[in-house]
Amino acid sequence: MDNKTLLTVESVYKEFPIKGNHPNLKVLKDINFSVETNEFVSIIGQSGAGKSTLLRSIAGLLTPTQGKIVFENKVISKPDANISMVFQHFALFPWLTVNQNIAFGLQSNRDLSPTQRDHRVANLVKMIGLSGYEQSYPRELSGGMKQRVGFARALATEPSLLLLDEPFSALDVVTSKQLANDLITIWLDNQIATKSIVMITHDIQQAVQLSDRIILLDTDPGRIAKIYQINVARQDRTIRNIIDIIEEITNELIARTNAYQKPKLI
Ligand SMILES: Nc1ncnc2c1ncn2[C@@H]1O[C@H](COP(=O)(O)OP(=O)(O)OP(=O)(O)O)[C@@H](O)[C@H]1O
Repeated sequence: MDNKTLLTVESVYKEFPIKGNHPNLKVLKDINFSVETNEFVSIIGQSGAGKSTLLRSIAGLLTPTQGKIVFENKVISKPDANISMVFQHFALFPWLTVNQNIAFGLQSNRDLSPTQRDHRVANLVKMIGLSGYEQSYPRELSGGMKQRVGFARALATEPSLLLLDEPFSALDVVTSKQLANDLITIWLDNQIATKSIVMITHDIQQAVQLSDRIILLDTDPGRIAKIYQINVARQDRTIRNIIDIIEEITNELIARTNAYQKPKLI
């Protein structure tokens, strides 16, 4: 496996201004980590820890107040064509069909002829399990199928980095598991160009089952508390085999959440 670094987050701080005469809201503090080629990294942490802010910064949708994010040896300053994002609530265009939604991001790609574009969309439809739904509209699809379109659309531009913002949390347990399995299979089989994946999730079991590493963020301001390397081979990650890791991470998260919520005495 090629272990070249694809992404580095270097001393990133993020503050948001608050209206009125208030100090800025400090959301991220001194975040440092890297993502290697062929790595799946999950980010967990309690609500408000700054996970989405971090992911949106990596996507080039937010600019760090301090520090920098380097992707494929370039500092991220705006959305990059080689980074795609999948959202929790699908974010599909309701007036476009499945095929049109998937093709949407390809319209500005002048290197692709219409035939090549149709071919790429058809391949994705097949790969992601949408065959037969090409001409359907989002309103005619189940949540799981809508998210399959979300994944196909994100993958259409052949991004080397895929960012997932709680992509399975709006789905039932079985659908979520099936979709996650399908994603991991096509990624590990190199059926897609995506080299690495960064996912935000609240589902610790799923994070342990899918990830190479899990970053636990502390809150107020969001900072890295711990990084867990998951050393069990992916094919062996039955619940029985990973229950101790799930328990360890869950307890750590609960302890940190309790500490954060304890009333301050002064
Ligand atoms: N554009 C913004 N302007 C001002 N404050 C913001 C902005 N975006 C996020 N915040 C604040 O930053 C903090 C972190 O938000 P963020 O959505 O990154 O957390 P999160 O860990 O993803 O939370 P959740 O798990 O609930 O989605 C919150 O207090 C939020 O209100």
